[in-house]
Amino acid sequence: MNYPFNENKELDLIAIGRACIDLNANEYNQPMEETMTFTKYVGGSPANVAIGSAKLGLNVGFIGKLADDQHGRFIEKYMRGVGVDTSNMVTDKEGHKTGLAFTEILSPDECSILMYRDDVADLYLEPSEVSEDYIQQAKILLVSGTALAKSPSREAVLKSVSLAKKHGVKIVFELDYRPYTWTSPDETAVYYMLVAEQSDIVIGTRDEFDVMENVKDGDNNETIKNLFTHSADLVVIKHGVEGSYAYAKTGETFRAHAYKTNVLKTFGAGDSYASAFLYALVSGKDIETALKYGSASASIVVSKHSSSDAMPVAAEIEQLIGQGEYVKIEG
Ligand SMILES: Nc1ncnc2c1ncn2[C@@H]1O[C@H](COP(=O)(O)OP(=O)(O)OP(=O)(O)O)[C@@H](O)[C@H]1O
Ligand SMILES: O=C(O)C[C@@H](O)[C@H](O)C(=O)CO
Repeated sequence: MNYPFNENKELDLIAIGRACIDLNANEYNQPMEETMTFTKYVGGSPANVAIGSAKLGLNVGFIGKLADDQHGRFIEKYMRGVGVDTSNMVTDKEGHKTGLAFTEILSPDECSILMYRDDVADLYLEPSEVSEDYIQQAKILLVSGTALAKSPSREAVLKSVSLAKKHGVKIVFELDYRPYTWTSPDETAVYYMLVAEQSDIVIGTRDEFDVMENVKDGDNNETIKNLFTHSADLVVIKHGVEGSYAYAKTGETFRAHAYKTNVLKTFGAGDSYASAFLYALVSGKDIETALKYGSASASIVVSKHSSSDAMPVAAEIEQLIGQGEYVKIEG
């Protein structure tokens, strides 16, 4: 089953939200207290997805706000270098800083992220900085949940969503829940639901859907039952190494397994998954194949040091799919 896009649009995907810096620990398997050196990469979930999709060959743009400093310039140059159109990335003029994410790799499955996100430039994106002319050129608007955490970024995103609806741009909502950006579960759920109800495709982990629904141990069937009464016609729910499901409004369910790999760290999985899944959908592959692309891309990125720079090209993904070695889950 294929997913329909408006083929008359020039850009495949525009992502909106944060473009930041990741500082990934060079020393593995030790706590951050002991870590002495870090490698700098571009980070921030929507920036990672944009970079991943651009590396796969999609025509990608980005809407966001960068700090007027060395980090902001590094991010813009890197993204432009991999082919992302940065013409709608604006520069903050009020002294706000770039968000930083320090990562800790305690073991391949025990990773954490220490975020510095007070007063970050990305959350100061103004609605007036979102261009209708730009949004209407895209097949997909990719919205990251974190951009809803504070005003004025929240209103900028809500404006982009209504413009996307007006111009037949498919809205893909990546829940991308980062607890430290939000102050209350009720507030989070309100804004997540507001955007999810208007989105065509919603992607998240089971835990993130629980945050959106403000429930504990939610159920995939309940989630899709509710979302399918609104705009959504495709819902992707990820269950970490146990794989992922895509539920189509037409009633079909597809499952993908995680591909076996030499895991270095867990973060970056979700962003690489989204970029390759969307690449495959836009390229006309069916939903089941697109899930495989997402899974394979994630398994490549968790075996590498960064989230953005490690994004694979299509041949690497296709090779892994061809090998067909899945992670076996007990029970
Ligand atoms: N250990 C692993 N080995 C191989 N593939 C994995 C592993 N962990 C996750 N994946 C793949 O990555 C996909 C997304 O992972 P997950 O559900 O953890 O997303 P996420 O929490 O959004 O990721 P992130 O940690 O980047 O926020 C999974 O559906 C699976 O295909
Ligand atoms: O999303 C962030 O702000 C941090 C990311 O760049 C980081 O690499 C990660 O968590 C990816 O899942």
